[in-house]
Amino acid sequence: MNRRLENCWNSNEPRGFMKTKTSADQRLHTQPWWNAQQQSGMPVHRYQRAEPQELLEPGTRTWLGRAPAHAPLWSSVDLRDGNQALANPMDLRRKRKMFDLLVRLGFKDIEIGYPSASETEFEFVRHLITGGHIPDDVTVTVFTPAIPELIDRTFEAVRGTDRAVVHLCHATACLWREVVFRKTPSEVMALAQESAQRLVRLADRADGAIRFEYSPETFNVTEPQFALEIANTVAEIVEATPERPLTLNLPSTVEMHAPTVFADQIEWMSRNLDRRDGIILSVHPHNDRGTAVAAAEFALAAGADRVEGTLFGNGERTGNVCLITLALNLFSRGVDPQLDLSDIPSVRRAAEECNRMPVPDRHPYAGDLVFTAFSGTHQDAIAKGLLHLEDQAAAAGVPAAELPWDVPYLPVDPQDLGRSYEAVIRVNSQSGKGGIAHVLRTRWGIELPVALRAEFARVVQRVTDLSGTEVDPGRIWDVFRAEYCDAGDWAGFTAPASGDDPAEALLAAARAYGVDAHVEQLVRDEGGPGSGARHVCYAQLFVAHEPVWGAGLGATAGEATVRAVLSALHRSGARPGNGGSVPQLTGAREGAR
Ligand SMILES: CC(=O)SCCNC(=O)CCNC(=O)[C@H](O)C(C)(C)COP(=O)(O)OP(=O)(O)OC[C@H]1O[C@@H](n2cnc3c(N)ncnc32)[C@H](O)[C@@H]1OP(=O)(O)O
Ligand SMILES: CC(C)C(=O)C(=O)O
Repeated sequence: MNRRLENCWNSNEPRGFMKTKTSADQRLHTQPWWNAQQQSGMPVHRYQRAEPQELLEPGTRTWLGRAPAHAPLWSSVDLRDGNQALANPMDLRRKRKMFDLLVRLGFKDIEIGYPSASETEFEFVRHLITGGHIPDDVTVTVFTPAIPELIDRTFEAVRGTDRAVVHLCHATACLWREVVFRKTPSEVMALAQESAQRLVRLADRADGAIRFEYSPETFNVTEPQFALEIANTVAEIVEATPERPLTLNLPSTVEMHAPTVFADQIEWMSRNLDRRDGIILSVHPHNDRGTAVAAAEFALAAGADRVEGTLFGNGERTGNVCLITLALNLFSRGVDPQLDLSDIPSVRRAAEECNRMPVPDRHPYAGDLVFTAFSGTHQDAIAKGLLHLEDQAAAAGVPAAELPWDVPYLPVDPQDLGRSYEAVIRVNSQSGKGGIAHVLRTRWGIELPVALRAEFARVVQRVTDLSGTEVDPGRIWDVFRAEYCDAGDWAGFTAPASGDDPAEALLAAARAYGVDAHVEQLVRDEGGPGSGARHVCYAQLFVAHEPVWGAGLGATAGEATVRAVLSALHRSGARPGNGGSVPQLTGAREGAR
C-alpha cells in the first residue's frame, strides 16, 4: 500500500483526518525520496470544502461494512431520465424496443416516460396502455412535475390502466428554491402539499389502482430536516401504508459529496420517517463524481429498498447509476441479481441502438476490453487460472462451468454473461510467453512446449515492437509457422531408410553430409482442430553444439517428426550438401535463440 495512504488510514483520530493527513505529509516531505508537490494555481477558493455532517450520532451508523444479502427493488428510468438526456430522444420504435428489453431482463418497475413533456411521450404511454403491452407482473410509472396542468395531463395519459404509479417531483434544495422557483421553504412545502392533494383527488377518480412516487429532487443538497418534513407531509397526504405504500425516492440529483455522506443521509431518513413501513425507500444516484455505484451500494446498506437507474448508466451529464454494474456486482459476490444478464452483449447492442450511444470499452462487465489482458503477467496468471479450473473440472468429472469461479484478474466468468474467452488474452508488445502460448492453445490447439515459449515470445515481440500494434491470433499462427515450420532447402531431404526412428535416420543422413546434429528432445502431441493437422512435433536439435528448435505438422506422428527435424536443421543455418563444412549460422537463428 502507498505509504502515504497507509499513514492516514492507520490514524486513530477519525475526526482529525485532515490534520493527520497534513502531518503525515509533513513527515514524508522530510524524506529525501519525496518530491514535494506544488500548489496547482487552480481557483480552488471558488468551491466549498466538504464539512463533516453530524447527521448520525457517533458510533450509531449501521451501514458501514454491511454486505448485501439480496437484490433491491430495481427501477429502470431509461425511458424517462435516460431519455431526457439524449441528443435525439427515443422515438416510438426505440422506446418500445427499450421497454421490451427491460421486460425481458426482468424489470418489474419501469418508468415509461414524462407524458406531459411531449406528444411522443404521451403517445408512448397510451400505446402501452391501450395496446395491452404491459405484462401483468410489471408496474409502470409516469413522471410529472408539480405543475397542475401537467399533473392533469399525466392522469389523462394513464386513463384506462388497471395499475400505474404517478411520480411527482420538484426540487427542494435552497439554491433551487431561491433561484429556480423563487419560493420560500413554506411556499415549496405548499407546492408539495397542493400537488400531492391533486394526485390523491385525480387517483380517486381514476379507474385503476394508482400508487404514488414522490421525489424531493436535489434531496442530497437539501437541509435534511426540510427534506424529512416535506417527505413526511407527502406521505401523510397520500396516506402511505404497507398495503398502498408511497415510493419515496431520494435523489442525488447532482452528486456533490462522497458516497459515505449520501449513505448517512439515507440512514438518517430511514430512521426518522414517520410512516417508514408505508414507504418504499428509493434512491436515485447520479454519477457526477463518478461514485454513483458506491453511493447506491452504501445507500442500500443504509436502509434503502429500491434503486432507480439506467442500463449502462445513461442519463443527465455523467449519467444515472448503472443498474447493470450494480446487479452484476451482486452476482459476482454470490447474490442473485434478479435480473437476467446472461447475455450482456445483446443487452448492450439493444441499449446502444435505443440510446444511439456506445458503451465505453472500459464499462464494467460490458465493455469490450474489460475481460481482456494485454499485459504479460496478467495473461500468464489468467491462462494458469483457466487451466487450473479445467484440471479441477476434469478431476471432479464435472463441467468447468459448474465449479466456483476463482481465476486471477477476472472477477466473473465472461461466459456467465454470454461473453467468450476469445478476447481474454490479446497480444501486443506488453504481452508475454504465457499469453502467447494460451492463444496458440485455445485458438489453434497447439500446446507449445514450455521450453520453447520464451523463445517464441521473443519472436512475437520483434513483430509487435516493429508494428507497434496488436497481433491477432491469425498473425501469431502465421508467425509461428513461418518461424518454426519451414524446412527451406531441407524440404526434400530424405533418409535412405527411415527405420523406427525417423529423426535419428534423418540426422544420420545429415551427418553423412558433414552436418553435426543430434536430437536433444522431441515433443510429440496431437494437433488441435485449429491447426489443421492431426499431429504436431517439436524438435530441439543440437547443431554444431548449438540448440535449435523446429516444429512440424503432419497427418501422422512420423510425418510431423520429419518436418520438425528438417525445420530445425533449416533454422540452424546448416545446408544439405555443404560437404562437411561447419554449418553457417543465419541471422534469423541468432535472433530466435
Ligand atoms: C431532475 C429531473 O430530471 S426533472 C425532469 C426534467 N425533465 C425534463 O426537463 C424533460 C421534459 N421537459 C420539461 O419538463 C419541460 O421543461 C416542460 C415540459 C416543463 C416545459 O416547460 P416550459 O413551460 O417550456 O418551461 P421551462 O422548461 O423553460 O421552465 C420550467 C418552469 O417550470 C418550473 N419547474 C421546473 N421543474 C419543476 C417541477 N418539478 N415542478 C414545478 N415546477 C417546475 C421552473 O421553475 C420554470 O418555471 P418558470 O417558468 O416560472 O420560471
Ligand atoms: C426526478 C428525479 C428523481 C431525478 O431525475 C433526479 O433528481 O435526478
